[in-house]
Amino acid sequence: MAIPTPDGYVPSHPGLFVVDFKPGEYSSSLIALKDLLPGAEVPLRGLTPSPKKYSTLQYGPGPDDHVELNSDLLFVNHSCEPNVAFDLSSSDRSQWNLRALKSIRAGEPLTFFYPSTEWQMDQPFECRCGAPSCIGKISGAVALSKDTLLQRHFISPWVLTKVAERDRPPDQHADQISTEY
Ligand SMILES: C[S@@+](CC[C@H](N)C(=O)[O-])C[C@H]1O[C@@H](n2cnc3c(N)ncnc32)[C@H](O)[C@@H]1O
Repeated sequence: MAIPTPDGYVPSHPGLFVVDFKPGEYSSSLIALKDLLPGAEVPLRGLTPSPKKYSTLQYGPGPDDHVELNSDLLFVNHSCEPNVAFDLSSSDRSQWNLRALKSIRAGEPLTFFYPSTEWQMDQPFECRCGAPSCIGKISGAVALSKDTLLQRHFISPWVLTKVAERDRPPDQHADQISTEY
């Protein structure tokens, strides 16, 4: 799907979300059009496999585990204090969803914590979310401590598994356990 632009814009989620197009590269955002309660879910439909890009979501640890959203959800910006999560953790893809992590009022921008799905991002950036707990550079979960990740309400389970592998002392790595006695 072509990236939506203001010309002839047709919302992918009419009545629910709208893109707030702003001039300047990567300056646009996605705005809620109605109040959402914590736990409200929006199913993710129309995803397609893709190489890793600034616009893709990662759903697993593999090099090919990336999908394009193909919708206005592409415009959900990052925040270090996010109000939604992209939950692509189910083995049943029909269960993949965007979920409200807190109450969201109509008119608020939707934000998610990018390292909750991205291990090593294609396009790192300096965060401008302005949250008190802002962590600055956003380059993926690979660069963050387990504690920093766990403060964000939702982190993909496979990300936490990779963090545990990364943080395991070298003498406990399975490939280094000797079978000789
Ligand atoms: C998937 S796009 C999100 C929509 C984007 N704002 C746009 O207009 O196309 C991701 C890009 O948006 C920008 N972005 C998202 N959240 C940001 C944040 N908190 N601070 C700075 N830039 C951000 C970065 O350039 C990032 O690579």
